[in-house]
Amino acid sequence: MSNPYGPNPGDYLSNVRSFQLIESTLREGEQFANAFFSTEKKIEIAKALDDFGVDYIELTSPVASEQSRLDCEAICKLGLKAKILTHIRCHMDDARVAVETGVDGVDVVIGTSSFLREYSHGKDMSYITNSAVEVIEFVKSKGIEIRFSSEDSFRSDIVDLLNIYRTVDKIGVNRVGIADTVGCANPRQVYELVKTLKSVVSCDIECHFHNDTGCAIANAYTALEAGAKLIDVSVLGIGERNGITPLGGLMARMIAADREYVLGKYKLHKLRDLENLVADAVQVNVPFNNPITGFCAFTHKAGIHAKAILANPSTYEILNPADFGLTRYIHFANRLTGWNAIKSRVDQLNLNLTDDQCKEVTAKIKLMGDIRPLNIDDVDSIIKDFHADLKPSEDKSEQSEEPEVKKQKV
Ligand SMILES: CC(=O)SCCNC(=O)CCNC(=O)[C@H](O)C(C)(C)COP(=O)(O)OP(=O)(O)OC[C@H]1O[C@@H](n2cnc3c(N)ncnc32)[C@H](O)[C@@H]1OP(=O)(O)O
Ligand SMILES: O=C(O)CCC(=O)C(=O)O
Ligand SMILES: [Zn+2]
Repeated sequence: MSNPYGPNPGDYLSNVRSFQLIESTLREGEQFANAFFSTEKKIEIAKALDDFGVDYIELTSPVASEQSRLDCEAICKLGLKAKILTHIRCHMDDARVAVETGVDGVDVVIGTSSFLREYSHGKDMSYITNSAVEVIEFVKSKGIEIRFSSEDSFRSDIVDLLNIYRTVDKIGVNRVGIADTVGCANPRQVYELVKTLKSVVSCDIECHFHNDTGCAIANAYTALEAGAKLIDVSVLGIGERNGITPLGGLMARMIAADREYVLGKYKLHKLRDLENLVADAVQVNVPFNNPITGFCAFTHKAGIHAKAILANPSTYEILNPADFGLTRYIHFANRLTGWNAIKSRVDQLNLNLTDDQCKEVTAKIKLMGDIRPLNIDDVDSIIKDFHADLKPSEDKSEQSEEPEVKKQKV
């Protein structure tokens, strides 16, 4: 049966089943307000990303600082499976430094929107195009991969964009990138732009989405549906302002679409450690509502949910926690609980209560839950007291099918 959450089989543009990741924790992520990565920390993160299985690791520009250049060289020497990229301005001064670092590829970017042309670098489209051609040909001449990206693509003139992408495609750029630098794009706009670009270039398309308006994961998925091949991510989404498409969130979206592909390619059981590593490094907590690893991502609370989850987890879970080395949890210590959840706790406590007795004790738990927040100990005490107070004739264990055995034990 085809997966209803995967790509439509007739969607011939889609790369949902063949996408790649450009992991930018060590570039975009370094632009996160709290980030300072020592060389040792960068190496630890790069190794963890490589072990997770990302396709590319993007590093801060080597012209940002002398230590950034040295770190770039050090990471290139690690011999990782992932290809190492560095990210530079569209300028020969940057390109000359980048190609000497030992990287496998260079990501070049320049703003094409009127905002950035006027207030950032001050160059017009013909100057930008000439610089792009010069930088691309130079990097290619060194036998290194080269990607050209327009910054602020969604606020750029579509004719300008298509013209420059067509030009760089013709001279053999490896990839072109679209960047939603200010997080303004919505999925329909993403679909339209990627699909249009796909009809103009023959090279791969990479996409970069900021999350200012909360669309970064949805935009990434839609870009893949429209034919983009590569998505920029960072661990926990860290980056400028509130960041970009998060690695874990995108994994959640993609595993729902194509479990086999994602499980075959990425070590998802390493995600939690990877996120904790980066969270510690930049001194934040993993958000409570983080996809997959948020503390309650697989916790079920309301009685209606708990009953169905106990019968079949697919009732209220689109993701299987076991795929990420995690477990689900039924939160029964609260007034929204139901007798099915409490019966499951009774069983865990190895007590025997009839269904009616479970319903009775559930009512007591709810009464207490109306007065104050409960914890597991509270509920266990209510259950145990209830059980202890049963008259022998009411105690289900006294009426069990094996009275002989019980008598012998006594
Ligand atoms: C959207 C993004 O995230 S793009 C990536 C952002 N990454 C970074 O900025 C990396 C860290 N940056 C740095 O270390 C510094 O900004 C440097 C080393 C790159 C440049 O530093 P400075 O020379 O002091 O310039 P400053 O940062 O003040 O201004 C940016 C300069 O780059 C130019 N510029 C900006 N974008 C581009 C571009 N894509 N291509 C070419 N030149 C550009 C600007 O015109 C400006 O040059 P100017 O000083 O001649 O006016
Ligand atoms: O190089 C790119 O494609 C993206 C650069 C960037 O970080 C952005 O535009 O937000
Ligand atoms: Zn960015």
